[in-house]
Amino acid sequence: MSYLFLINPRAGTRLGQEAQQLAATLQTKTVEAGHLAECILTQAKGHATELAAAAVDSRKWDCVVAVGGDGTVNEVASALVHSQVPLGILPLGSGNGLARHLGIPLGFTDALTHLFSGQPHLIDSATLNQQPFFCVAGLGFDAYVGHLFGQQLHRGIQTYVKVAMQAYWDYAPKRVRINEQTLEIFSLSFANAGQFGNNAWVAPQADLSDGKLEICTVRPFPKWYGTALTYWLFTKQMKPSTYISYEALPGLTVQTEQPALVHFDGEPWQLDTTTVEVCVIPKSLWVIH
Ligand SMILES: Nc1ncnc2c1ncn2[C@@H]1O[C@H](COP(=O)(O)OP(=O)(O)OP(=O)(O)O)[C@@H](O)[C@H]1O
Repeated sequence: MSYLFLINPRAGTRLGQEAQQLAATLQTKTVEAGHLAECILTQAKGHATELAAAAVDSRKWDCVVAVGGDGTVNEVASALVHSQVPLGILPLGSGNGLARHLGIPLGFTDALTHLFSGQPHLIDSATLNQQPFFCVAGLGFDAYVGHLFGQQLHRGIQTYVKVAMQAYWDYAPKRVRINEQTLEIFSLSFANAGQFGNNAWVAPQADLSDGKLEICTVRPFPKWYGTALTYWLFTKQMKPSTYISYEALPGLTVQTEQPALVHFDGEPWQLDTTTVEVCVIPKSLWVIH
């Protein structure tokens, strides 16, 4: 097999200066396992998409591996959708939602062994206003937290929890229109995979190859309910209740009052339109796991 590893030196909390060393180790271990390897450190946001697109065109690689978190997976996978080249994941990011959903081990050595012994599987991908996503996209509280998290110097779960707790106290619910109905939302998540990352399972029942997104609506709730919600989220017990509802759909159109702040796979994005359109693309990406 020939593997192209695209390494995001900005992913996670530890990669940084270790990225060069990691590339050298990856090269050695892949060759030792009897495969061909090339490792490239990405230079800027979006670079991994360009490199992965060139890899598809070159027909030189049997697998393109995203080395980083869900943002890196998003960049690489965006170029692999509808191609025959499978995505590999070495989950060295902060949240690693797609890898966790797929059961890919988080340790470097175990993840690499898993990659070499894994098989390609076809999964669904999805788009939010034409922007591809693979794990979870959404608007409301999650997007607000993603936006604040993106402004932090340090990443990782501790920073995420700190930012989410601060955001919780000053966040105001949003009003949206869905199918001619107006409703107030705390958050609206479009789950292709089941979790945001860090084992925060917003839609435990999500199936990556059912041709549907789990639409999770959380309506505004009393402050005390937040503790229960957090507990259910991290113990994989989110289910329909007074303030939570689910619907499995191939797509959905949402109208917002103002152009919404959204996130796709945890990456924040300020829309310039009041229409949010999500759509699943069934069985459109090969992933090795
Ligand atoms: N060379 C680079 N320089 C700066 N930013 C980059 C570079 N390569 C990728 N990025 C961006 O870095 C951000 C963080 O990457 P990523 O999401 O993989 O890590 P993470 O946030 O630690 O993990 P997770 O998303 O799983 O929580 C993404 O927005 C990605 O697009």
